[in-house]
Amino acid sequence: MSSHFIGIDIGTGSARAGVFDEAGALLASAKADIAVWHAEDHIVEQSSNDIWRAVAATVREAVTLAGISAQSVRGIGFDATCSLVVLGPGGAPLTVSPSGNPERNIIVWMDHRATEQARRINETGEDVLNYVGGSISPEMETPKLLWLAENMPRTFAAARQFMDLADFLTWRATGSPARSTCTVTCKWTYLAHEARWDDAYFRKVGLGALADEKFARIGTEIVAPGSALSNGLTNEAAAEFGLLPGTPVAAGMIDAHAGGIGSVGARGGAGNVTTRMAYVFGTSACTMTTTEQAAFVPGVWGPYFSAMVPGLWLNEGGQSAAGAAIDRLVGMHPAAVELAGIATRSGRSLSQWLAQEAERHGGAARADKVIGGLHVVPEFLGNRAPLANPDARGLIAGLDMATGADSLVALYLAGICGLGYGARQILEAMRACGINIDTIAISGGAGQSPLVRQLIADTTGKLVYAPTSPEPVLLGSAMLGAVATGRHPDLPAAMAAMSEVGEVYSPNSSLAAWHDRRFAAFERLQAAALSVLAV
Ligand SMILES: Nc1ncnc2c1ncn2[C@@H]1O[C@H](COP(=O)(O)OP(=O)(O)O)[C@@H](O)[C@H]1O
Ligand SMILES: O=C(CO)[C@H](O)[C@H](O)COP(=O)(O)O
Repeated sequence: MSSHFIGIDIGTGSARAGVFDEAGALLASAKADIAVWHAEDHIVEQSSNDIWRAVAATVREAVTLAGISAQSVRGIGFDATCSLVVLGPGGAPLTVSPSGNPERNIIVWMDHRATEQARRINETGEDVLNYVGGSISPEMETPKLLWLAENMPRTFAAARQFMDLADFLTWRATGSPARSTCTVTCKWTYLAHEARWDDAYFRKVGLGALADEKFARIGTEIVAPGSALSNGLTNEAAAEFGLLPGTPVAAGMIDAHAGGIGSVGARGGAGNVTTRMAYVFGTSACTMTTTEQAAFVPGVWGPYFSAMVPGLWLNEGGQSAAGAAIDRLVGMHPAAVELAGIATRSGRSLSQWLAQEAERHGGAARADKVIGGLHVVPEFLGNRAPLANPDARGLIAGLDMATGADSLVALYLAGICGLGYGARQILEAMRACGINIDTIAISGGAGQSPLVRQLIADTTGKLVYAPTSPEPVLLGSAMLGAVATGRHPDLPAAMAAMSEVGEVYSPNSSLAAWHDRRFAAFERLQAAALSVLAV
């Protein structure tokens, strides 16, 4: 009987499941929306029960669509955004919400309520901060835990477990409380290269209670992504998924890291995991680079040991709002409502429709003609890297009186270019620290667009590889399942066997000088936006 692997991905807005064969070919996938609550003060919350329901529904649907038997599913992998899940007695959800709604027990990664806590933590100058790019982000979990301890002390005291979303999902699937090296190293300050939590850090920042308990509520069993957990699917989870109890389940990963696994080690093309940068372009953007020796790049998260490719160090940059920034940008335009209606009627989002319109105008090759003098610094949710400034804000320069569809296409293109220049700034910060990247392996929802791929090549001046898989993030998770079941001895073997380089996008040399000038303008505008923040 043939073998199949299921990858499950929880993004900011949806849960998705994909069924893959041993060669990494996608047989079927399914998607379900998940609830997100936004409130004042940069609060963004979700519900772990709601997400679990969506996961079960998508797995069932994907398996049905693939037309496979439950017996043929040999392994399951999970990836998720790095949101903080809080569980009370018996694993029941415990509210994290000033609203008091008991279902709202997840502080979503993009929630910036803990910006003040992050600032105070950074002032301590503790050694562990060297392993998060020199500066902790309010998107990470220890500032969020401190926010809970200070603002919702009853929740903090009553919580039995604080988990990254991917670890919550594997716990719910198997009953195993193990945490993945990926989640705790990247977001919780676990020092994987020394296999320990830093007691002094937790005491210094005001989270001594966690150290007193010997870290029992944030993870004492920490295992490599892809490790088989417990006895596989519990009876209850198996019934919910329509699969067999005992089906192997792998320790999971953060979603961006699954995208990295699903794209950066693809066979074919030039280079290898240390010369390719994964660019996961979805709601946010994540840049993932790996090195053999630890590289300390100011403002780029890490270095994290074994957090993505086993045995190698990871540096992670990106932008907090990427697809979300484009949605915000184009949504402000006078023609947005009318054109979004047209887009919806043709089964597309406004961004997808604008990408198609831009292609009709000549695509990336005519970006100079269409964009003209319009510039966008799309930092609506701060600068994740390399400035590591959560207070940074967006800026548009060069607006005129035009209100029609063409001016919205121009704004869209300028926004994507702005994200590309942000990626280029990260590449330059890494180059200054000795990390030389020659190729970008692209994935994520926005990374599926050929126009976006070409614009990323043009704005960064790098070759862009698109994997053959239509769903590299889901594939990365399925690879974890394939490793857990022993089908592949480790992740590098799974990457080589299950993924392949597809289309290659070369930078357009005739626009290189134009993009160089615009990149310089981007940096000037970014600095100007920062300089007026406090006025
Ligand atoms: N052609 C496109 N241009 C710009 N943004 C796009 C395009 N296609 C999709 N997106 C954006 O990508 C994001 C969804 O990416 P996806 O990877 O599916 O989600 P998530 O990051 O939440 O897992 C949305 O913000 C969507 O608007
Ligand atoms: O910080 C992260 C990765 O390290 C988040 O999980 C990620 O940025 C959110 O992902 P998405 O854009 O897919 O919703």
